Amino acid sequence: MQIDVKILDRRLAGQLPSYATPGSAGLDLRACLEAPLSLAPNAWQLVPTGLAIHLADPGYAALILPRSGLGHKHGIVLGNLVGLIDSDYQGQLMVSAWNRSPTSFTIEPMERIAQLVVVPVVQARFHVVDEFAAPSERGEGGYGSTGRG
Ligand SMILES: O=c1ccn([C@H]2C[C@H](O)[C@@H](COP(=O)(O)OP(=O)(O)OP(=O)(O)O)O2)c(=O)[nH]1
Ligand SMILES: [Mg+2]
Repeated sequence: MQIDVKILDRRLAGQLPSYATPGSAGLDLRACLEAPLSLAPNAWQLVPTGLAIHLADPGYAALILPRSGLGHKHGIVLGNLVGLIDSDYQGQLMVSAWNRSPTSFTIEPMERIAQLVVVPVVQARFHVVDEFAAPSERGEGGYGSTGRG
């Protein structure tokens, strides 16, 4: 599919996000910072990506997810855990970078800090009922009802 994109930071002109391999699901987003950003332990900061996208079709959304290496090795994840980009959002994509580690981490300008995944979405309607039409095997069981492990 094709997505309209606005390049808000000229440093991205030659390096739009792209799929790193033919099977990649995520497009890496870069930290469009003027200077290195030091994140103290447990600090978080909104980081601009220099890009705005307009998915336009309500049948799509995009998710901002952590990069696994940064998250696992350095504790750089997202302050909102997952970023959800609505199909009608036209503003700059922002990354809430959260250092959940006990050591400071410095994000360098234009470093790849998170990834964007475009996903299909179903917008549901609610149909109010008193009872569900067919009982299911699970019924109201949840929260470990099937046992642990
Ligand atoms: O990590 C994120 C999360 C959201 N957004 C943008 C796109 C999204 O469409 C918009 C609103 O996000 P969301 O609905 O999650 O936030 P909200 O707190 O409910 O704000 P709003 O009242 O504007 O919907 O903010 C980002 O740029 N980065
Ligand atoms: Mg919202």
